[in-house]
Amino acid sequence: MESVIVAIDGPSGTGKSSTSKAVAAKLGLSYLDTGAQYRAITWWMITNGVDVDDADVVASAAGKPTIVSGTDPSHPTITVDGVDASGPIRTQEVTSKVSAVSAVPEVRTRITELQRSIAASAEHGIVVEGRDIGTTVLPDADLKIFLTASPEARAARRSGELKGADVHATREALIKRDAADSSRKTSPLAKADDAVEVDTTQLTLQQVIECVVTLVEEKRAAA
Ligand SMILES: Nc1ncnc2c1ncn2[C@@H]1O[C@H](COP(=O)(O)OP(=O)(O)OP(=O)(O)O)[C@@H](O)[C@H]1O
Ligand SMILES: Nc1ccn([C@H]2C[C@H](O)[C@@H](COP(=O)(O)O)O2)c(=O)n1
Repeated sequence: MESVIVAIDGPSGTGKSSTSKAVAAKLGLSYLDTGAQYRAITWWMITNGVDVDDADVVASAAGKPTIVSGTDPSHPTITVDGVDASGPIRTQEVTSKVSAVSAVPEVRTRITELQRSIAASAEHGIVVEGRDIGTTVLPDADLKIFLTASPEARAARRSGELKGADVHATREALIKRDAADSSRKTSPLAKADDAVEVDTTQLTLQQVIECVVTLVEEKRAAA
């Protein structure tokens, strides 16, 4: 198999970004963080005064920003209208509003087209991570992985990252965002029927990376 397309989906904090970047770097593949794209369009809506709870207004603005993703796994980038958005998209305000914006069908259509065109132009293949990659964006991906972990493990990981944030509040926020992402009508967070589920609760990040690398190598060997 010359080029390989790997879809990695799962709830928040299961290790999708860390795993996807490391696997892509190790195998010489491109890397795409689709959550960053939904965050970028949400940041644009906020900075342009769009009421993110008004789905009609969000829908009519969905085509306006130009979002560009850099796919080098050792230096992923994201710009909105030429401005580096990698910092602003990680704020608490964006995190709290991204589920509402990403539930709007016009937003999903726009971002899905962008994701498919990036995947199609990745010369050596790509690891694409998100919530609906295996089910909707790239249903013909060569390998689909669905990462899971207990809410407690995910909250502990995130609190560590946020330097002492309250674990209970972090857990509640994760659960709330997952519920919104799983219950939206258009391409909700879901495991594809043909995805391999990997529960990372008891695994180190290194073990998860090795597991996914092995699965990719097995696919390549069988092709
Ligand atoms: N198996 C693991 N064991 C311990 N910590 C982990 C593991 N996997 C990831 N982490 C850590 O958990 C945190 C969240 O990981 P990461 O950002 O990769 O998750 P994610 O699924 O991409 O989250 P989100 O969907 O919210 O962007 C990071 O600090 C990462 O280093
Ligand atoms: N394929 C995707 C990726 C992400 N989203 C939405 C839902 C998430 O809550 C949000 C932020 O993603 P994160 O940066 O936490 O991975 O973006 C989606 O709907 N579909």
